[in-house]
Amino acid sequence: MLAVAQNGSPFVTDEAGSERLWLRRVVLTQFRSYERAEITVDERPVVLTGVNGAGKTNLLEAISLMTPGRGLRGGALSEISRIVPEGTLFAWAVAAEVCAEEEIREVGTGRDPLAMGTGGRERRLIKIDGEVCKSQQALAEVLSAVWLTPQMDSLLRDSASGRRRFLDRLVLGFDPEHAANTNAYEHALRERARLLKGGSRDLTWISTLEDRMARYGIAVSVARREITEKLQHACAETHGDFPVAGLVLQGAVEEWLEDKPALIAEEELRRRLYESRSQDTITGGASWGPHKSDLLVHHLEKAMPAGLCSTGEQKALLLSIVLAHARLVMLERGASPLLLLDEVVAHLDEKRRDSLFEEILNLRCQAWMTGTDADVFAAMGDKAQHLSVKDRAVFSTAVRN
Ligand SMILES: Nc1ncnc2c1ncn2[C@@H]1O[C@H](COP(=O)(O)OP(=O)(O)OP(=O)(O)O)[C@@H](O)[C@H]1O
Repeated sequence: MLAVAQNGSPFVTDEAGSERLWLRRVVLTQFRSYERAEITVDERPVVLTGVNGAGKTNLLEAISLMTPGRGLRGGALSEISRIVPEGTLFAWAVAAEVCAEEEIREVGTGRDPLAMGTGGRERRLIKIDGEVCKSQQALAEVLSAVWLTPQMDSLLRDSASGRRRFLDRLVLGFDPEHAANTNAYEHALRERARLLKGGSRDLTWISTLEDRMARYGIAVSVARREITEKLQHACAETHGDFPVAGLVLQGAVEEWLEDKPALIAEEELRRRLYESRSQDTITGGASWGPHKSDLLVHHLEKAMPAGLCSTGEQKALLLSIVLAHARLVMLERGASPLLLLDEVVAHLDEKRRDSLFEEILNLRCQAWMTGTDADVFAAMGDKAQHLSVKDRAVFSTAVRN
């Protein structure tokens, strides 16, 4: 079991003052295309290559589920269970050994078999060091991971909700409580909307929900604002061949927080929610709150909104933000998060690809990268471990230099 350092961080510092957070072993059971797969790796970056449909993204998804939330595909728990011709018969599970220097923690998660097929709500079970955990927040205290997938290619030009989710994942790298705060806020928002829509006269309960929305909502905004500001500074220090991203969190709540203390902003949100009950009854949702905010991203050098940049430039901007975040987490918490980079290299020209590899090696982070062409990763040589995914199994491959 891992010793917790004095500052509350789960990371342990070695004599040289450097730290690493990495997975040593990952076991998948009845997980999407895998009946069972076991991967043992060391702390170096991991390259997974294989043909389309081999199961590379499934592996990254399994790792992403070791953190709070619904993983990098955001799918339902039931859809993850391996589909066999007879139907979906099994509960899926993922287990991993998480290392921070000499310390190892055992993390496991999966679909609760007792809640399967009962018509009730699907449940996810979480175990850390053999103990069942009640909330997903416990995962954030052990492991931090950030991902980029091909589905996120349009993140910078699509709706604000994807960018908020992306920002929330970045905040989690610093503040494990953020997951609980966003969940509590969204839960209160949904419940209030349901009561208003149903014409409920339970005004006390509606007020209680608005009070929760105000408290958790402001906590969410404060954390998002703080990390956006820090990230903005970290982005200015962008290394290598990546563009510098400009970041601004925009929304009414953020404007209040600009010149008001959090308690006053909380009061303001509570009042606005109360006053917008009639309107929210008609429109659904809530007219005010951090779910209305947006993370605006600019390509600073081109002075252009990211949404208007080319596909490759948008990808480079996202990578630049993710790498700045990893540098910041390393500085503040002592070790970089895991980076799960699904097919990101394919979009990069050779210079940017080399910059990415260099940055990953400098960060000493365990980046998990996928691709169909092993040669693209040859430049990493034996500084990375190269695995091939084939026939629903994972094999070591010879290092190509
Ligand atoms: N619940 C499930 N049960 C069984 N198989 C599944 C399930 N969900 C997805 N699959 C299958 O898993 C396979 C591997 O998918 P995955 O996305 O990991 O491939 P990949 O190696 O990343 O491919 P690509 O290079 O095309 O992105 C797909 O053929 C898909 O149909």
